[in-house]
Amino acid sequence: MAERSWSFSKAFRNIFSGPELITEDTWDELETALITADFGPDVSESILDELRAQVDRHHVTEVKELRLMLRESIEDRLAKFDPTLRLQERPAVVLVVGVNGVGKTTTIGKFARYLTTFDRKVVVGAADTFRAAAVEQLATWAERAGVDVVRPQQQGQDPASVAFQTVQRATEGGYDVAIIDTAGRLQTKGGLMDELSKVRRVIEKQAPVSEVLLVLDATTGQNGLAQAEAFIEHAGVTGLVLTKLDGSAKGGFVLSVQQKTGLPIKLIGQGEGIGDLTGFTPHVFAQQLVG
Ligand SMILES: Nc1nc2c(ncn2[C@@H]2O[C@H](COP(=O)(O)OP(=O)(O)OP(=O)(O)O)[C@@H](O)[C@H]2O)c(=O)[nH]1
Repeated sequence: MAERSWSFSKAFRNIFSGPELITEDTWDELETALITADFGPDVSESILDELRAQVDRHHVTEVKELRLMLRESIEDRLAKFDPTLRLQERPAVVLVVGVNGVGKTTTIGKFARYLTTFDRKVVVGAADTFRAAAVEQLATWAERAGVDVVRPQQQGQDPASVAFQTVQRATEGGYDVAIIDTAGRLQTKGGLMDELSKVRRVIEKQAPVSEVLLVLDATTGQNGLAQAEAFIEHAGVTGLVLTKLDGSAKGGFVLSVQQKTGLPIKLIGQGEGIGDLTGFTPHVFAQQLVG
C-alpha cells in the first residue's frame, strides 16, 4: 500500500519539500492544502489552531517538525473512532447500504474476498432485486471472491425475502458471515427507507444484524454525504466504507466524515481490483496523507 500514489497527498508534499523554516507562507499553504484535501472549514481551522499553539509553546521553527505534528494531530483525531468490525455473531449478518454507483457491489466482492483470507466462510445475498444486472454483477463478484451467492428466484422478488433466504442459508450451512447487497435508488427515498427497515425486521426474525455499512464515494466528498443523510438517519448505520480513495484528492474527507456523522470508518476501497480493500488504520492513513 505504501507505494500507491495518493493524489491527495500532493498538496502536502509541496509544503514539505519547500523552505525549511516555518513562515506565514507555510501557514497559508497549509490552510490551502487542508481545504483542498476536503478536511472542511471546521476541521481545517481546528487543526491550524492546534498546530499554531503547539509551535508557539515549543518554539518550533522547522517545517519538518510541523509535518510530524500535523501527522500526529490527524492520527489522534482519526483514532477517536473505533474502526473494529463487529462480526462475532454466527452468522454475522452485514447489510451494505448507500446510494447508486458509490461502489456497493464492488465493495461486497472485495469484502467477501478479504474475509475469506481470514478463513471466514461467506455467503452474499442479492437483495437489490430491482435490477437484474445488479444481481448478475454481484454473482460475478461472488465467483471472483470464491464465495456463495443467494439470488432472487425471480426479478423484482421482495428484497426482504432474499435477505431472509440468505441468512437462512448462512445459518443452515454453517457460514460465518452473510453480506447483503441492497438497492440504492434515491428517487423514492421514503420507499427505500421503508424497504430497508423491512429487510432488517425480516432478518432479525432469525439473527441479529451485526453491521450496517454505509458506502460513500470519496470523490464526491461533502456532497456525497448530503445524499447519504437519509441512510444515516434511518438505516441504523454502524460504520462507513469509503470507496475510490485511489482516485480522490479528498483524503481529508476521511476525517471530516467521521466527525460529521459520528460514525467510524471501517473499510477503505482504493481501486477496482478484488484486493483493493483494507481495514482502516489511523496511523497508516495519517502517514499516507501527510507523507
Ligand atoms: N477507482 C475505484 N473505483 C471503484 C472503487 N469501488 C468501486 N469502484 C467503481 O465504481 C463503479 C460503481 O461500482 P458499483 O459497485 O457498481 O456501485 P453500486 O453502489 O453497487 O452501484 P448500484 O448497483 O448501481 O447501486 C464501478 O465502475 C466500480 O468499478 C474504488 O475503490 N476505486
